[in-house]
Amino acid sequence: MTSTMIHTHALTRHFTVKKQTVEAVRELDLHVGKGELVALLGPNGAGKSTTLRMLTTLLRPTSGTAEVAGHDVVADPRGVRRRIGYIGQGNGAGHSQRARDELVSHGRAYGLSVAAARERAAALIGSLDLDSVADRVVSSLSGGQRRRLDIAMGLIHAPELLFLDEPSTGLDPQNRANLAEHIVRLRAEHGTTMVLTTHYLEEADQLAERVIVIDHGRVIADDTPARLKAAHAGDRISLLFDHEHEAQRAADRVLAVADGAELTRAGARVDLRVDGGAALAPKLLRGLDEAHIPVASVEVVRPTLDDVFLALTGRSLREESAGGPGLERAA
Ligand SMILES: Nc1ncnc2c1ncn2[C@@H]1O[C@H](COP(=O)(O)OP(=O)(O)OP(=O)(O)O)[C@@H](O)[C@H]1O
Repeated sequence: MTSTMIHTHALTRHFTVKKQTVEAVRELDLHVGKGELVALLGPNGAGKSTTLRMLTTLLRPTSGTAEVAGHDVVADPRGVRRRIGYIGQGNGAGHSQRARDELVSHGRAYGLSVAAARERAAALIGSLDLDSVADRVVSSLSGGQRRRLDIAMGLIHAPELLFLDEPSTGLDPQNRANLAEHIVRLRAEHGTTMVLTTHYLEEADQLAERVIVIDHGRVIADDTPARLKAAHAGDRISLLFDHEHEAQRAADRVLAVADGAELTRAGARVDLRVDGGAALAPKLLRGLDEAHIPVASVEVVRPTLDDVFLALTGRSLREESAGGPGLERAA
């Protein structure tokens, strides 16, 4: 029994669009262990969905290999499919059946007996909080309820490995938070290995123990959110003054206190990138007070995964995904 759930080597997928080659995924080496909850994070077009579609056997790799739940995606796609669940971007559930019946027929399609499918459906309806809507037709469910039904469908055959492609796209913040809770709970209760894609920074940060940052079809970082932030982005301290000349004087003083900090000044504002911002801020303020430089406001901001992406690529994920919900900075 291996503890590896996903192992890819140089996994690659090209598309040809109007005689041009699009390198959607380039030589991806991925290793996911049993029980991990991993987020693939990256801007639109980074190659997240293409990666997931190859891992779930929906798309054949151009080259490279991928073994998923012990089966090769090209040599044994049926073996892979039996052991995984996949929740795609679209809504998999039909519309005219009742939610519970939809789940039972889905279980039957995976070879469960009627009794087993009913039992499993009832358990999932309970754990995904769908009791009050289970006997309604699918088309009458809200977006959040539909998404939870999709997840129940993906779990009906108790897969060891669940793939979720943009699970919270189109959901409001409340529903997103509920869904995140369900994902974490399902994982805790069943030990299901989960791989999800997202371009919501907060979702990756809060949900995943491990974030794999993908850009232009390649992995550019792979670690826990905390370690990614510690390695690639420090805290930011912003000091605002009433006058530019105060900011100028403050900049010199600040550097004397915060040795090695990365400092930028724009007008009456001074920004610092430092480690341990919360501990440093009072020292800075004392130093400025001693020098009789009045501070109009001070702010200490912990780094986000966007700062990590910015440090790695020089671009912001927020700008690239602008317009999508859920990108607002947490208050
Ligand atoms: N069927 C296809 N035909 C041609 N090009 C494709 C196809 N599917 C994906 N691509 C291209 O491959 C690249 C990667 O797309 P992919 O959907 O994997 O990105 P993504 O990271 O999932 O983005 P998003 O966050 O928008 O879902 C993009 O340039 C996309 O246009």
